Amino acid sequence: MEEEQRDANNSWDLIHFSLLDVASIESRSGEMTSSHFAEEAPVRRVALFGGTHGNELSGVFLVKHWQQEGEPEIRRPGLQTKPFMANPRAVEKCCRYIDCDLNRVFEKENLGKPLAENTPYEVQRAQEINSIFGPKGSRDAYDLIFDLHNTTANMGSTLILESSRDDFTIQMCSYIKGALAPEVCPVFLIEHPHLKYATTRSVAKHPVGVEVGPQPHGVLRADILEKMRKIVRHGLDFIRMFNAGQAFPPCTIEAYKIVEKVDYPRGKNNEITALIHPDLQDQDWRPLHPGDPIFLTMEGEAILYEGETTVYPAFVNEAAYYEKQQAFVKTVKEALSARGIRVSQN
Ligand SMILES: CC(=O)N[C@@H](CC(=O)O)C(=O)O
Ligand SMILES: [Zn+2]
Repeated sequence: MEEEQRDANNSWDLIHFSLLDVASIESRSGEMTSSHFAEEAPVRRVALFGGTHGNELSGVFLVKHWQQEGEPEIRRPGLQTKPFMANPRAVEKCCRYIDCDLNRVFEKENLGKPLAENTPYEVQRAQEINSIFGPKGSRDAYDLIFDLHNTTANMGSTLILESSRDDFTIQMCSYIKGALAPEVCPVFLIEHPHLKYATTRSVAKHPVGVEVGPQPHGVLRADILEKMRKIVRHGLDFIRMFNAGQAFPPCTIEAYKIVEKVDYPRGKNNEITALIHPDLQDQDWRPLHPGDPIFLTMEGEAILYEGETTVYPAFVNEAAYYEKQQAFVKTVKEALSARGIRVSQN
């Protein structure tokens, strides 16, 4: 099955090769140099966030490990790498959050709000994080944040991007995907006019989410932790090579872009009246066709997907999303192209 999916990915890349040509021709007239590489500032300050959600234990465990002095695994020449526990109070209690979801409160408005007695703990913490790693949107902000998450869904190693126009992170994802092959590493794009949320990592110039599953919250699995660890190591390698002057030619990757959140069927008192259908369970990133079953009622009746186009579900049966009234998200495949990049010399 994985073999098939890879072949499909390859032919898909070929189809979109013409797109890539167009991108590099267009960019000749822009700010590109004569050899078509956009020059970008070096990426010197990188943070590794764990425990943004206190019960997602791979990131919590890795950050604790890396915080031991002089950890060579995350050290790279010319790079300052800071492991950081984003929500220590939630980590202590092994829960997602104390008052509200930290990974939803990084709107500029929250970050500038005067603190009051009833300010939620996570909003206070967001302001601290913003002052250490931001300010969000400013020149002083950290260059890049890897934010480490786990999901109960069968999403494998997933990278989460917030912008389709960030050449550096698209190039990095392309590198990580190549380094992990033949294992697949889907890229999930949360860019959307109203479904995008204000993440912890968004204080950095280049925000990168790392989402690995399936793993129950509050549980550590060695296989899942190892997948997360590999992504971080390859990501840091990419940054080191970029800073050292390596040029990366234009690239196009396949991404899954969020298009809609789907809630469970609910009754009069808002209670859930159907479960994720067994045919959909664990099928993240697999095509969901019109007419396929998505839910199963207690009477054994299947509820079908009534859309008109094929979509690719993700976060199927994510435990943390029951309270967000979300059974899964629908995504569509999209080509993400980046210009060639190399580090600016001055
Ligand atoms: C299961 C989970 O926590 N997922 C993350 C996804 C992300 O970091 O964008 C969240 O909802 O914040
Ligand atoms: Zn999380």
